Amino acid sequence: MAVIPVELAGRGYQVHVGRDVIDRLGSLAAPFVRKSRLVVVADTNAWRHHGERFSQAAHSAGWAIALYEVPPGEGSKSWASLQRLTDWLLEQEVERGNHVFALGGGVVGDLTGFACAILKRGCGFIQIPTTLLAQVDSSVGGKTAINSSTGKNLIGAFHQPSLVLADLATLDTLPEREMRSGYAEVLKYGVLGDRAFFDWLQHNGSQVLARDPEALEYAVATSVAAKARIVAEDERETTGARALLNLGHTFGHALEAQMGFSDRLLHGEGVAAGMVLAARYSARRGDLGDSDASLITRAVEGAGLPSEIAALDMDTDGAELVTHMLHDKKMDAGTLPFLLLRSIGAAYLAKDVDLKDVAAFLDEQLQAH
Ligand SMILES: NC(=O)c1ccc[n+]([C@@H]2O[C@H](COP(=O)([O-])OP(=O)(O)OC[C@H]3O[C@@H](n4cnc5c(N)ncnc54)[C@H](O)[C@@H]3O)[C@@H](O)[C@H]2O)c1
Ligand SMILES: O=C(O)C(=O)C[C@@H](O)[C@H](O)[C@H](O)COP(=O)(O)O
Ligand SMILES: [Zn+2]
Repeated sequence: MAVIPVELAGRGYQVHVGRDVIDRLGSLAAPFVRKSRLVVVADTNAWRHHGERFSQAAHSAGWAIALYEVPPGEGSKSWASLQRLTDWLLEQEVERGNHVFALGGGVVGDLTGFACAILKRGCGFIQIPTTLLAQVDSSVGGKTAINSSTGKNLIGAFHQPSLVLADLATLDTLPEREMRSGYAEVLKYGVLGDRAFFDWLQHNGSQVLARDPEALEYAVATSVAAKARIVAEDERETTGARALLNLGHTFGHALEAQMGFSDRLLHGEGVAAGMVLAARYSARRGDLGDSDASLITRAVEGAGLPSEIAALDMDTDGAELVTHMLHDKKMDAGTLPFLLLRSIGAAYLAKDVDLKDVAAFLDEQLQAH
């Protein structure tokens, strides 16, 4: 069991990681519960598998549950879902001092977090992440959003949760492909800033994917600690420190957009392919050694994640992918900073990248096999 603090002045909170965290809901959530009925927003699949355990823990603490189920899939991060959810939260008479519980993956966390950011100008929320991706990344740090037809996470707010309960037992029911998708964000922490963790993953990654309890807890706790450190340094992504968490995402979000934000390419899969592209582009500029770029590619492939965009069966070219990137939130005075690498464990924000050159590079990658 691990408890990781996210240190933010006046808005700090704890992330609890372990196999029995939901069972301890009564004691962990008590400081945040003001009414005897919990308002819970849950992913349909997560609730089917883990709703009973959550309900039992709530009932033992003397709390009833008002439940709203969100259909699985990226499509739920939409205006229509947000409207339905906020209407329902208002019907439940959620007050600003109340906490809404978000149980599910990054989709439910991002949607519910955003609803809570705007409901009555801001109410509290508690994250109960049930995917590997949500446990290591999306439940921590307060980025909340829905997608727009223009691109990923373009409508949103920074709104921190008050508590994160990452119960590793919920991952027992997670499909393999979703485990691998979450693993991409785990690998990201090694690649962007922690060579020792990258090396550990080289040796233990398969154990993490196989849900070995010890390896899984170490990987989740290490990832959360890395994210907590970066978020505490640069909560609103203004100094460049937090932008490092976007490694692989400028490319990845463009790939996701091209695939129509569908299950043809999960978020983590886009990030994995995007990290390989960031590494290869860094090598092409002479910033990163070819051997490090190959190691990253092999780590991605070894985890069963996509490394070659030529194999993604996309009918596109570099110029079209770059057009998606123009909506990236990092755009600044018409230029797009890119997360590139000097070595494994040393990412940096490059502000001199020519988008025409990126388009040419992507054309090469789309043709390579
Ligand atoms: N806010 C952030 O900082 C941040 C960080 C990373 C990713 N994200 C966002 O997170 C989203 C992706 O999140 P995700 O990968 O968790 O996807 P997701 O929320 O779509 O969940 C993946 C799938 O797993 C199912 N599921 C969830 N928990 C389960 C369980 N315990 N057992 C069985 N099935 C379960 C869901 O029904 C869904 O089908 C993307 O929209 C991405 O943009 C946000
Ligand atoms: O927390 C962050 O900061 C991240 O960038 C984490 C990413 O993994 C996540 O996908 C995030 O939602 C992307 O941020 P965005 O600002 O590019 O939408
Ligand atoms: Zn991500």
